[in-house]
Amino acid sequence: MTQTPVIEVDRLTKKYGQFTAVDDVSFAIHPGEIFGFLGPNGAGKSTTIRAILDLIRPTSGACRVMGLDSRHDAVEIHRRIGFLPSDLALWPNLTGRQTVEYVGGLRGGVDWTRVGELSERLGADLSRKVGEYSSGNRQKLGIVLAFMHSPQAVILDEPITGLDPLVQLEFHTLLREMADAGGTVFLSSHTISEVERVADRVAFIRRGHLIAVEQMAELQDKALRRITLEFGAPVPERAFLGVSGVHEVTMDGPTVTAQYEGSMAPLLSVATAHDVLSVSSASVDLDEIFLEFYRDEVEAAGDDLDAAGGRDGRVA
Ligand SMILES: Nc1ncnc2c1ncn2[C@@H]1O[C@H](COP(=O)(O)OP(=O)(O)OP(=O)(O)O)[C@@H](O)[C@H]1O
Repeated sequence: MTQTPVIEVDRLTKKYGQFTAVDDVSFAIHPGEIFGFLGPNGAGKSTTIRAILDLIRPTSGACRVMGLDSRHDAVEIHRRIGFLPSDLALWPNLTGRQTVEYVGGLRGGVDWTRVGELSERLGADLSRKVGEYSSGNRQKLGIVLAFMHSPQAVILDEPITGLDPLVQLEFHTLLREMADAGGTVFLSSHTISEVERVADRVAFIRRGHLIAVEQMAELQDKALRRITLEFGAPVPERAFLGVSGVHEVTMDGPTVTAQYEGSMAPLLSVATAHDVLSVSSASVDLDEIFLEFYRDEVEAAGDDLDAAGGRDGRVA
């Protein structure tokens, strides 16, 4: 028996006048998954989320959440899920606690034990007025609001904005716990390192088009790795020509660096024919993986590769 997807986007298109913000996008997210939705600014991530939540009407296509139609069953969908928008609007004169009471009251009651547990884990101070909050504190309150009714699914739009690294870590632990318990996380982000850290599967969206949906583990398996070899003396460059899986060999005196994929054995058998002193290898970051996998698409789009996968771990 095939399981009903928790979130299903089916040939979604959203046009604003002549401009197509989301173009024929389809994907399905299953129970227990953390699904990363990665793309540059303006790619169409928030537009897709708004359609899933019936905050905008699609030009064509449909979205479903837990088998419910986004357009017809929006109230029930909002009751069942947790949502953290990228542009969280709060009431500046209410304290965090009053905000929780108000939003919880609309949903039907507040589980204060859960709220206390979430606030403590994130270090959220609910006693102060929201208008006095730092941006990180506002985000923490947004997370409490999204998780406080223990929903089966959460939709999170750029959730770690403004959070310090330790809080990010705790938040990602919370997501993993939720997925391990069978819950579902839809995580929209333009931060590659965040998606790499937590997602089980990742969809890459660019200019309204879904470019790829990949299992994170497979993506990392396919990743290129970088190797550095130190020799007792410089080695002729031709020694590494045509070695299976080896790319981008650079020589600096007796130091050779290269990228390789698959087994390291062919490279090592060449290296050991010379006076090799040390070998070190490291995985290439996900941003480089994306550049390798999507080089064709990015080049076809006429973009600068650095702009598509900046060193700061963001896609521009
Ligand atoms: N109401 C609107 N009217 C016209 N264009 C819009 C509207 N809302 C969004 N767009 C455009 O649609 C495109 C997709 O926007 P969207 O907010 O979905 O991007 P995003 O991937 O969430 O980006 P970001 O990471 O910057 O939030 C952008 O080019 C944006 O300018």
